[in-house]
Amino acid sequence: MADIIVKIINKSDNELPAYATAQAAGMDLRAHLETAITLQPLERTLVPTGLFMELPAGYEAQLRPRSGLAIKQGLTLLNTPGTIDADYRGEIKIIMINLSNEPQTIQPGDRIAQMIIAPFVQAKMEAVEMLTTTERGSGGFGHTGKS
Ligand SMILES: O=c1ccn([C@H]2C[C@H](O)[C@@H](COP(=O)(O)OP(=O)(O)OP(=O)(O)O)O2)c(=O)[nH]1
Ligand SMILES: [Mg+2]
Repeated sequence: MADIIVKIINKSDNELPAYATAQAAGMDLRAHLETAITLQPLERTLVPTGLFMELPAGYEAQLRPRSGLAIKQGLTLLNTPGTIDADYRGEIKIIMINLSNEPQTIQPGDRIAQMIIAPFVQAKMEAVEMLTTTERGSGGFGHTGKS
């Protein structure tokens, strides 16, 4: 795999994000908190990470939920996948929501999300009067059936 360098400033006491296994797609991100926070059912909040990044041009970071938190506690990311732009220099923050029917607590240093670094393309938009015809046409949203 190519070496992709991401510059990072860590203003938290947490360790730098890292891949946990040889082929892990995501690096876990930890909550940068002084005290624990509790989310009531359906409550959402912005959780700081203490991380500031500079991605190479042509790359984005995607913030995604952790499946364990989702299944065990109903904690997930409201805007998943969150998008970190290559030109963003602010703190990375995570929009957590409690989709369970009980209060859920996030402790300082908890791994609350995972981050995937991915390439993207920027497209040019070309305004036209007509689009080409296809077999699908405008069929969608279950048009091809279930099986
Ligand atoms: O979960 C997220 C999503 C975004 N961001 C930061 C990085 C991103 O580059 C910037 C803008 O995100 P987005 O484009 O999703 O938000 P917006 O509501 O469109 O704001 P803006 O008008 O600033 O683009 O906010 C985060 O820290 N966490
Ligand atoms: Mg935006």
